[in-house]
Amino acid sequence: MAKRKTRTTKKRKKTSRKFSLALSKQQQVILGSFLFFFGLALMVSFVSYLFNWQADQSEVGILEDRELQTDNWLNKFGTNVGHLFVYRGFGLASLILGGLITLSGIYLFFNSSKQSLWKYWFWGLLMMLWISIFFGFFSSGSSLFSGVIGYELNDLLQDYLGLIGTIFLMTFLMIVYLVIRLKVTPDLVIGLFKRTKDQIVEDFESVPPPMEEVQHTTETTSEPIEEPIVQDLNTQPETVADEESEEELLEKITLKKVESNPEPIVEEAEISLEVEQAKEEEVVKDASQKLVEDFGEFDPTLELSKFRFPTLDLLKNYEGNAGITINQDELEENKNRIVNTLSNYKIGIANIKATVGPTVTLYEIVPEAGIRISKIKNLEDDIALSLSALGIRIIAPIPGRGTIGIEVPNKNPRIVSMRSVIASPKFQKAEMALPLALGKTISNETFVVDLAKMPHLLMAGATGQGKSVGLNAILTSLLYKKHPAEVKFVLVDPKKVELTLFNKIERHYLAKLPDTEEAIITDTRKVINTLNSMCMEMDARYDLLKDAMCRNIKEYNQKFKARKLNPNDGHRYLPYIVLVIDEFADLIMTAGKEVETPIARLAQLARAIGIHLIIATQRPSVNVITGIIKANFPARIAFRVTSKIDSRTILDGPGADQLIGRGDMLYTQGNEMIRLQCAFVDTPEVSDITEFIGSQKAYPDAHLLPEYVGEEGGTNLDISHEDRDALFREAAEVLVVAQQGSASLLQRKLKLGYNRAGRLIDQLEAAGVVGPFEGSKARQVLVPTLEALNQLLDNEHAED
Ligand SMILES: Nc1ncnc2c1ncn2[C@@H]1O[C@H](COP(=O)(O)OP(=O)(O)OP(=O)(O)O)[C@@H](O)[C@H]1O
Repeated sequence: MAKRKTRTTKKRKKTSRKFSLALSKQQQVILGSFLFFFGLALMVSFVSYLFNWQADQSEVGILEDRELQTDNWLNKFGTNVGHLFVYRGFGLASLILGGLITLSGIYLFFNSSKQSLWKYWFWGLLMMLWISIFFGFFSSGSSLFSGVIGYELNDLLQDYLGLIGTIFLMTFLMIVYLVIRLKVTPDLVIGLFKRTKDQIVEDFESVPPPMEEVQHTTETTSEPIEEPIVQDLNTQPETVADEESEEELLEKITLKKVESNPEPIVEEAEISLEVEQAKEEEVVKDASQKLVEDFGEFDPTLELSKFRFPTLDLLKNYEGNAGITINQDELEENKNRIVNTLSNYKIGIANIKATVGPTVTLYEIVPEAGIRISKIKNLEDDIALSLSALGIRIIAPIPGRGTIGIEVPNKNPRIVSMRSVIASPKFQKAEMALPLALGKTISNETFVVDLAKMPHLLMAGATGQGKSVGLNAILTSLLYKKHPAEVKFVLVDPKKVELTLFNKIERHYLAKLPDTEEAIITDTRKVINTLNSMCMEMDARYDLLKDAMCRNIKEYNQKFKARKLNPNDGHRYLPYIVLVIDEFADLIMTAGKEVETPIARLAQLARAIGIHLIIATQRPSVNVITGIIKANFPARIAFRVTSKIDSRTILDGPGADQLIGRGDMLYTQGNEMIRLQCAFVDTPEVSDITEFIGSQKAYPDAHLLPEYVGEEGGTNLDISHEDRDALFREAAEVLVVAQQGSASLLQRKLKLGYNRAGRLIDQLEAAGVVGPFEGSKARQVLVPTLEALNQLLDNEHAED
């Protein structure tokens, strides 16, 4: 049933889309107005023809005589179309045709749903036929009411069905029309009769009483309302006599009202008031239902309905991907070494089992009874030595399995291609808000998680260990699964090179601040503005949710799709927003609290309204990943890091320092730690995917975030000399000597805070000592030597 409904909705959408695609907006307006007036002209002609047809009969068909005037209000046009449609056509029912054409004009003009228009046409034409045949039934020759067609059709019917058969058929058709179109059912008819009966009784009640009784009636109404009802409920209607006294009559009427109401206990005498309330409720309920019936559910993807998701063949199939090649000798050798090493330390093994993954093999051992687990754990380095392999990790015990795991890297690690994870049924069938195909587990299962549930992700790893590839894998997963209307990315890339490829999909998937050229943010100041703007978006979304009485974005969007929220009240379909920050350490170093505060706010509050953060950093030190950030990022991915301390910072435990790099990673979402091999997606593949998407029809602009007007700390080029910092000259000298225009250098050398150093840099830029901001790189120093600097500053004074 539900399926059928969605199918019809889809079909409906298709037809209406086809219609509006065929005509441009202007064409629709012009054609709409033409049809409107043409339909009106027809109707005027037909009405006038009905009055003047006899007088104009001789003028029919004479078009070449310009002098000739007919009595029709639309002159020769009216006479001729009247003759054609009314006389020769459908008679009086031709007016319906004029009405339908006028209506089509109105629909086209206002670009309303074409679906209901088709319905009007279908039923209108049937009605026209029926009416003309109906009139044909009463006319003895061709008449003005039935038209020739109506008369002839009626004649034809009677030839085959006879008079009675024709009456039966016509009545049957009328019933079909009433039932389907007007939804008239026997219950409705009975209800209507009942209501009419009640109405008569009510009218009877409201008839002004004779003069001598007025006094009496006022007395009755001034009595408490409840009283007659209490009496009524005990009164038997049969006891009412023919000659009723006024009081008895009142009793009877009230009793009837109580009976006609389904509610057994009625507190008030005014029943019509209750009926009105019920009606009002129906209207509210119907409004959204009717909208859904007419237009179907709101479809956010409609604007880019032809959008095609990237195809699988854009991704490469890396060699050796066909299946895992298990090297039996290697397995045996490793097993023997593990057993020997352990037996050297007098640890007996009851059982050993190997699971071969893409990069590492997990040997699960069950030690003999009485062996302490910590003893095996302490042998990590010895086992690594005996296996002469890096990256041995001992998991003792494996949670939920009761065994001890030893992960040993394979000699020939296999690349997990993005293609294989995207093509996996697990990802394809994932019904998640933001599915991420991260890679494969040690047992070769595709690992898919929902970013919306994380709800924010922290990634860390030393340089060259696969962070950028990981970010690309995450973004690629979303591109393969989510329509541009459903998700938007805000990309921050201080390195300027990692995410540039995504520029191609700016108008499909990216979000940016108004009045900015590039959607991918590389400038620290812009990052601060964007983060604050996202906080504003978050607040605005919370207001919308509150207004709609929804707890999260999912409920809200469902309500919006069901057309229960009015766009005129500011409601809109809310896409998920994924904020990706590469090189977070760099940001924190340059902007500190200014970045940390909005990020912490977003991380704490944004989960319910569909804003999710992915933060990647090379340096997972505590001053970068502060306590407040860590607390709000329960999901973490660690690629290989260089020290145990770094591993602790990111994972709250060791392990990341024992990984083997090249996409080998640990994923945790609070408790369990899962070792994964990150899916590999190369730059050319990302380029192909973004090219594929970018070449399709896009939105007019990137998704715009709210405008944020921050305190302009950027390049304020007209800073007057008096306003310069006391340390201005000293700062200039430091930069000229070092030939490096960086704020952090000033911070260190002059022992300043970030803000003051930033202000100094701005002043130095205004004075022409350093060049403009260049992202993560230090600014260029424009003055080569100290002498040149002195000259420059002295010249300034001379000018003053
Ligand atoms: N999942 C993977 N599978 C196979 N090889 C990988 C994988 N991830 C990364 N590599 C290899 O490691 C190299 C470096 O990866 P990547 O550029 O992602 O490092 P990174 O951590 O981003 O470094 P940086 O922080 O300096 O940008 C890649 O060029 C690739 O050869």
